[in-house]
Amino acid sequence: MSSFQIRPLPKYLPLNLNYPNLELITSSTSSPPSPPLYYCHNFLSSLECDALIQAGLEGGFHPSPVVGDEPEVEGDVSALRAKPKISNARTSTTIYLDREDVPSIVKKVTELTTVQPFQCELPQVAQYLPSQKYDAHFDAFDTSTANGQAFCQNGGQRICTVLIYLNDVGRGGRTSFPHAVWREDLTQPGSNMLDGGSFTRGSRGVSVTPRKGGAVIFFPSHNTSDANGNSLGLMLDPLALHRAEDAVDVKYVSQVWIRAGEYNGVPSRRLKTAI
Ligand SMILES: O=C(O)CCC(=O)C(=O)O
Ligand SMILES: [Fe+2]
Repeated sequence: MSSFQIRPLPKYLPLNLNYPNLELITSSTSSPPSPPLYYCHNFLSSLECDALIQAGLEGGFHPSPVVGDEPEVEGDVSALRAKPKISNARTSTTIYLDREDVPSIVKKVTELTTVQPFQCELPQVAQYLPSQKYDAHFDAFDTSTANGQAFCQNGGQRICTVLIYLNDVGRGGRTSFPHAVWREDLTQPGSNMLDGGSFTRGSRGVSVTPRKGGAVIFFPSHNTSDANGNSLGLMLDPLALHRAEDAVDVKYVSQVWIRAGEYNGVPSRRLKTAI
């Protein structure tokens, strides 16, 4: 058994704000509030991106699962096994890597997010061929359902997503966050920090164009309290809703979902040489 204690979080998982090229891109003063979105320009090197794509292509991608929304079993949650499902809401294909096979990437993710490596789900590489997409979803589990509670049994709630773009995507495939509000004091595009990213902003809503090596970091759940200030724990944040728009050009991403506790998973492929 691990002796890892889940540390009490402030509202959101605190990031390492000194991490190079990390920038908050959403407003912290808007009303109604924006979910916080961070962007890290050049988070992975071009070589790391190419190696991840190559690992996926050599290993063979499989349909990407979703975490089911509906409770499948009423009653005893401990008897329930979390069952990822294939859904036409998510039509990309995915490969799951072992954390030990991508040490430099796990190191970057843990340095940026201040978590332990075992809190990271298995790093994925996902491929979107033309017209493939991931419809609007939250990443976090709805812990009011038996299914959501079952997913939390291995690793707890998802507290942060690090979504890394592995190639430049000219057309389609943007990641859009309909509730996000752009930070007014950032010029867009063009500030030094952001010149590797490309963003579209509406009065409400931010879309990120995939740029090779760039990463978007956001918080699918946060610590929540009731009206009396009593903690309700890590609840899915509805404002973190997002989707991958239909790909037009082929798109590759690597997602690392971060848990509140220790996650154990089985990779779909081991690499002969670590990336
Ligand atoms: O590919 C994207 O742009 C978004 C992917 C995503 O939201 C996810 O994998 O959870
Ligand atoms: Fe997502």
